Amino acid sequence: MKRSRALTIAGSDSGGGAGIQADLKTFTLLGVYGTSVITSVTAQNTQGVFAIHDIPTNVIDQQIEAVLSDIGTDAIKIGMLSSKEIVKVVTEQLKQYKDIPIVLDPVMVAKGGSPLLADDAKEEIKKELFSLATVITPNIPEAEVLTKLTIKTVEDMKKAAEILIELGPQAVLVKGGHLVEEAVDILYDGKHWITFPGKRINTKNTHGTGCTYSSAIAAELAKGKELQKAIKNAKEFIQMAILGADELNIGSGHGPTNHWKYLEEKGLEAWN
Ligand SMILES: Nc1ncnc2c1ncn2[C@@H]1O[C@H](COP(=O)(O)OP(=O)(O)OP(=O)(O)O)[C@@H](O)[C@H]1O
Ligand SMILES: Cc1ncc(COP(=O)(O)O)c(N)n1
Repeated sequence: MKRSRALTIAGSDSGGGAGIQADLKTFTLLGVYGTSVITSVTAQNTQGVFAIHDIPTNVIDQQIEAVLSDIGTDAIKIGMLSSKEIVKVVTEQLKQYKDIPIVLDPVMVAKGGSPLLADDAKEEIKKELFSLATVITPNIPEAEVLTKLTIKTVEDMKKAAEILIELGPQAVLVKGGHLVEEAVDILYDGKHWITFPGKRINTKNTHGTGCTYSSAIAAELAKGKELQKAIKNAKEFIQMAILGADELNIGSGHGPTNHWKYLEEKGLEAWN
């Protein structure tokens, strides 16, 4: 059976819950052939981040070249880009592939509070990379840094989306995982507002939710779904993964979500 392809450009999480590892699991469980470009290697587990080693930019460049010149891809997910130099090399490469949908997760800080992105890289991402994205997926703290707003309500999330759309992405998805009540996400394309509601699940095991969600959106886009439908399916995927997280019970800190849950519930329909 022919499979759609998705590429993740992100950091490695040795604990397997976030980053490249979460992305490849998500691609596989959604029936998509995954490739990867590793930007940084982190020594990480459910308790925190203990070391970060950035991959030399020429090696990042060659990984992108190796994947796209031979295998190709139907969608790209971008996660951790820790330095300005890494943002530059990724931007330069992706400028050549304007027809491929790009989901850009502007990862800034790990669950435990460790920074994953240098300050000058934030400006570079805003200035150079946002305009290449089909959709950007900031969480509330990221949207606050990017817009300098304080975000406490859905109305505040909408104000942030209005500012972020001006930076050039085709759409902005502000994720409400950090809201107090509902885990609602808001999509804005400059004209239309779409709300993706989600019940808040009470668990400490949410390591990698943002990575898993953005790679699920990329997988669904790779299969040819429209953005709205891709997000709807990805939201269902992440909700189930969070719901099943306590069953996995990995590590003693913030454990990973349960990537298998969606396939378990949906059967092979998950691959369509
Ligand atoms: N406790 C929860 N219950 C239900 N849904 C949640 C919960 N936490 C996050 N989500 C959902 O998970 C998705 C990822 O959102 P979140 O805001 O957690 O991203 P993130 O903070 O970037 O993740 P990460 O911290 O892993 O990088 C969103 O759809 C969000 O609404
Ligand atoms: C390599 C890498 N990329 C992204 C995250 C963010 O995920 P989380 O906020 O759940 O820790 C992470 N921890 N590690």
